[in-house]
Amino acid sequence: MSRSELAETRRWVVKIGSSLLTNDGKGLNHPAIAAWVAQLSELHCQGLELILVSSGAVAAGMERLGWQTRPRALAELQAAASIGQAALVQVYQGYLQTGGMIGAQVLLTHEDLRDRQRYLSARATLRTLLEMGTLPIINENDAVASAELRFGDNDTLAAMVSNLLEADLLIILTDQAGLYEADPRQHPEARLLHEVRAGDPQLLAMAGGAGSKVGTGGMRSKVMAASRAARSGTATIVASGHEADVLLRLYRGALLGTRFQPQIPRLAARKRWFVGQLRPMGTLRLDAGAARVLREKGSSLLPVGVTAVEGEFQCGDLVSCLDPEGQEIARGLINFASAEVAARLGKNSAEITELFGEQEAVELIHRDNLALLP
Ligand SMILES: Nc1ncnc2c1ncn2[C@@H]1O[C@H](COP(=O)(O)OP(=O)(O)O)[C@@H](O)[C@H]1O
Ligand SMILES: N[C@@H](CCC(=O)OP(=O)(O)O)C(=O)O
Repeated sequence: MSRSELAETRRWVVKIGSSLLTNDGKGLNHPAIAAWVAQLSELHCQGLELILVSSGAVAAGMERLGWQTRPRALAELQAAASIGQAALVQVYQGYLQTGGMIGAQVLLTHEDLRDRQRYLSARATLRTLLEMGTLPIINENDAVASAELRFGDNDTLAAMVSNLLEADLLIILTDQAGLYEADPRQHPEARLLHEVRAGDPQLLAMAGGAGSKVGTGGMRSKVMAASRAARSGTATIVASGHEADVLLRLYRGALLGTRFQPQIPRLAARKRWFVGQLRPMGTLRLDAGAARVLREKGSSLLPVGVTAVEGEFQCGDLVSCLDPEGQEIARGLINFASAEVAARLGKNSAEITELFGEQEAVELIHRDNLALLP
């Protein structure tokens, strides 16, 4: 059995856990990091958009400080993370340069993804970094995250980043080959599961907590992260980072790790997710013909069927579409800023080409980005 369709995917979030990054809690595992970065560079050359969620700040900080045991006091952990985060990114950057890639550090807190303005700002920055061909390297902003509002484990953070960027795939690399029917540290006979349904409640019962001294969430947080990622239609694979060339082999369709498949089709999940997450930044008024083809055929929205635009928005924002009676019939992610929409109102494709030259996208909202409301 293969997973050859993975080569068709476009955007991956790859999470590397503490259990892998550190030599049993004693500093960073440099050769392993070099090998993962080499794979990321290779995948980047294949045209994949990649986001790295990396743990390891506390461990790297402890190494720099010469600390042998993980501190208990939160302030000391935060201080170690601050020192270690700088070291961590330095290490990544060194190896990325070899592959000709540029890394970009992004530290996030819960608040950043809960507050709408900050959420949109993080999304815009990350999208820009991807457009620029860089590798965002994300970690929790440990220095400021308060005890109650921590992601804690980076599995949850990686799932939320997958939602934020509507990734096709979340890969969680850890120190086990995937999800076993029971914790393999306690039950060496337990079988590895290859394909499961994200959100299946039985999976949580199989997954235990962290098995290592340095890991935080254990398999439980990975199972929960997979169901969270599935909300935006993202599939998750939990696999071993010890496996040679694991990322490249997954890309080529090798049957490694456990794949958690979302239960509703990707496109439908993604639409449901952005309609639930984003607030419309503007309104388009459609003529009767455009309203009909949207409703009946699920077509893309062309400028020729739009009679008015309201509000100020940017390319990629959510806008709502009203029929001539003022009834909201759809919401979608727009391809143009409001001023550009205004300049295109009511015009057919030939008129638009004449005015603006050949366009990358003629439709205001592509049907894949258009969710019809019930
Ligand atoms: N059913 C299970 N299948 C695989 N691993 C499990 C399971 N239940 C618990 N675990 C434990 O989860 C650990 C991985 O989680 P964790 O230590 O938090 O790693 P990471 O730092 O990569 O997030 C494994 O070492 C393993 O002992
Ligand atoms: N933000 C922390 C990582 C938290 C953590 O250990 O998460 P995980 O890799 O999911 O077990 C750090 O960089 O040390």
